[in-house]
Amino acid sequence: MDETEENTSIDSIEVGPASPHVLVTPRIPIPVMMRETPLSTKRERQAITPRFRRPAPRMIKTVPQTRSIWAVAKDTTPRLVTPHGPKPLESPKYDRNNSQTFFEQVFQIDEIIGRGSFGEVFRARCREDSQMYAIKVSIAPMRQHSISKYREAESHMIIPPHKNLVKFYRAWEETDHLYIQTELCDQSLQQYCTVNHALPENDIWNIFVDLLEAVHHLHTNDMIHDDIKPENIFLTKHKICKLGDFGLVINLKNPNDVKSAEEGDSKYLAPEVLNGKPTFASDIFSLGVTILEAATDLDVPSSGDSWHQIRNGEIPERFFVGISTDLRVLIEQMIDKDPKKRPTSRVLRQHQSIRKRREKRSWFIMSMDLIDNFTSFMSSILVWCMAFLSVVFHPIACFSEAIKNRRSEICAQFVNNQQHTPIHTPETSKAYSESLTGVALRQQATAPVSPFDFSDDENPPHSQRRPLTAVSRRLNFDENLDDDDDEQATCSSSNSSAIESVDDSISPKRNPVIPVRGTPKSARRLLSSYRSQNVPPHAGSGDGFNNNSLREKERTERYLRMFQAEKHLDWNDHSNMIDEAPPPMSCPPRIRRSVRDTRVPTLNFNLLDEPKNTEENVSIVSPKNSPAGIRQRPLRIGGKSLRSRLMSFQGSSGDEI
Ligand SMILES: Nc1ncnc2c1ncn2[C@@H]1O[C@H](COP(=O)(O)OP(=O)(O)OP(=O)(O)O)[C@@H](O)[C@H]1O
Ligand SMILES: [Mg+2]
Repeated sequence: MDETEENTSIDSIEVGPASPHVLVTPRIPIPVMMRETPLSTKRERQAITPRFRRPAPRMIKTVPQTRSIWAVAKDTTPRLVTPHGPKPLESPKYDRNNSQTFFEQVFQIDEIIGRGSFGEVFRARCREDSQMYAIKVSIAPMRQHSISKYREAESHMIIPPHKNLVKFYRAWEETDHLYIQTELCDQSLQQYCTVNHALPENDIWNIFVDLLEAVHHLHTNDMIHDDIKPENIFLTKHKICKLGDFGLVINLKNPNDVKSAEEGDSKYLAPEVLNGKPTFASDIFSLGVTILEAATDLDVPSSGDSWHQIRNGEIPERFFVGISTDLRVLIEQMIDKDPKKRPTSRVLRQHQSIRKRREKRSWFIMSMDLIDNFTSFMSSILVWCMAFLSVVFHPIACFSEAIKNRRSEICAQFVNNQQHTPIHTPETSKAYSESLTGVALRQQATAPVSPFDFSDDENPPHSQRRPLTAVSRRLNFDENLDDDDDEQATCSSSNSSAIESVDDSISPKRNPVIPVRGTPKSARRLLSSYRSQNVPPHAGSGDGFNNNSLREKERTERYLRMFQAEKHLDWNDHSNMIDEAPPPMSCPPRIRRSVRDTRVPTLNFNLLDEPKNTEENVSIVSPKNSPAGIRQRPLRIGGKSLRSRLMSFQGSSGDEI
């Protein structure tokens, strides 16, 4: 039959011939577009619904409660919830005089991980043991004399711990809010199913077995969960399922609980609960719908025809494609409309498909627990070992550090006592030579201090350096100085300009200071500052030419004196050490010039092999003979290269030649 026709026949009232006088207004058929949507999977729903929808605004109370206005001196101290009534809550991390709450003081709050109708759930690290926990905080302030105010906390405390129930640690009340500290899980089953949709059958069986164990544990302890649904089922990092949220748990031994029993989520609600009280069977129904949703990715309706359709067992065949008969039969039995026909948790546990998996699962959970415990035990041992090692080695480290410091102090003293060769710059050279001749001492009083410090890493720090005597002169930053005889034009610092420091009295033809391009900025600045001080060109040089000639003479003498001393020096006898600083330059110009002009004998390695052949082996080369010229003639003796012979003779690399 056509769908429209069927609808028309259902919605219109047939007026029979037996009552022709009764006037009944015929009902208008419901258009197709307004009819209840058929059952669909969550994936299909997601495809047709917009992804981002603005959430409904939360209700905000604009008027404070009358009770809170008149409340006088409310007790705001935190109180631990125990089965025997509230007790003061203590913690080494909690300070009563601090204005922050117990939760803020004792926990390091990470983020909100979930929100429910009862409260917000935070992930937080406890400062007492550095472990992560889930802390559920009630949103609305609790009514002082409400019977069910501690219901969830009390349920947690009454139910004996089980591996498939969320572990409870403690609950406390502070400023009319209830805080419940539980084990932190990875995610809820709802979150897991939303991401993965229809799960593989093996995973479904594992979830089923875990939840059945949890429900059986509750039922054997005369407890009804009353709110079994994917949002209240949590997965650990090993994908072990744990049942949580005991907000609606009914303790059958407590008449108050039975009296105040509430309905759970309508999506998972057994039909008989609409007109009655929750039972064990209603828990089995909710578990059946949860497993059905996880296995088929069914978008479970909360009301309407499709809600009844599920309760009537009219689930389209397409949802069970790829699901084993065993699983399907069990699901269908669990969501039977008649609660008496539903299997109990005990019967379900004895089902062959579940029995064989139960044992495997409990081994898996046990092994994972063992691994977790072992890992945390090892990590705590590691921490203790580290602490022990740090206690043992800290004094040793301090001692060695002290020795190191002492050694460097001694070295620093030794270095301070040493005479340092000034850096070979024109400035320092002149200053050094002047210090030897005593000219600088006389200049010191009148002349400004040389602003240049061409220090580099090889030289001691400025404070330790022998003070450069005040040298006042005109500075020339001309980089094009070409007088290689004049050693003062050579600057040791690579980034500094050559400084013309030759006294005007020696080379009067030299130009006064002209800064050229390429002069460092800092140098130019200093130059201008010198200019502004109006330093006269000869300021400080006093003796002029006479001094220079004296210096030159002195240096030459000194160089020769040291040369002689070195010749007769016994290097092993330290008393013979020359107690005299070397001249600042390697060689005074006069000696250097004389050396350049002479003919210096150079080594001919043929001597090593053929000492008799003196004519060939000793050759005198003039300084103009380039070394390249010598190398152009390959020396071969007896078919073997000189290089290889020398290498074998010297026992070293041929590069040393
Ligand atoms: N122990 C936990 N580990 C990880 N996440 C959790 C934990 N407890 C709660 N959550 C998260 O917080 C959400 C709400 O928690 P819970 O169901 O306990 O609050 P509720 O207010 O009682 O919710 P409702 O009454 O609506 O079911 C859960 O869906 C879950 O995402
Ligand atoms: Mg919940």
